[in-house]
Amino acid sequence: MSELTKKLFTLAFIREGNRLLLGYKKRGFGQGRWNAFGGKVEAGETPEEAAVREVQEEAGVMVVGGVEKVGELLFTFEGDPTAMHVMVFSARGYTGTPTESEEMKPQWFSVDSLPYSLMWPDDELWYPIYLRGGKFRGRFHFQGHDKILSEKLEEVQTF
Ligand SMILES: Cc1cc(-c2ccco2)c2oc(N)nc2c1
Repeated sequence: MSELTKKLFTLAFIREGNRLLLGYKKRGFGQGRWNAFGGKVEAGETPEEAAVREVQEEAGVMVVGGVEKVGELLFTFEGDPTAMHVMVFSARGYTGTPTESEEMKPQWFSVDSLPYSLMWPDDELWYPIYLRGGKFRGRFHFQGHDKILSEKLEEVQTF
């Protein structure tokens, strides 16, 4: 891992029973795909603080009761030395109404009909673990942004 430079990111889910709030990325990295809310962990903040901040910025709702860590993902890209170390969280609660931002258009989806064809290709591999309350650790090596060359995914009991 020494030749790779790893940057820390968060993804945070807002879940209400069998509905999941996702955001349509309107610009920038991941544009045109539905994803959980997240972004870079800035200097001086913990991943949990970053997750709460990104939910507020991107979905316009406030997290209540903090976030629970549910997964860790490592994304690498063929021919590119940067790696994305993504901490995945689930909010224990939220307040407010999801609101479109410059970055994201939020929308509720039934967990039984998620738009996987409009999401990152790794999602259909690890979402099922998250959706049944499991915790996971996975790494995905991409060619570009659409093709996964190799992957390793495991369910874990604790972090
Ligand atoms: C390569 C990659 C990156 C991200 C990402 C962007 C910001 C935070 O994570 C993903 O998110 C998902 N679900 N798959 C992803 C693949």
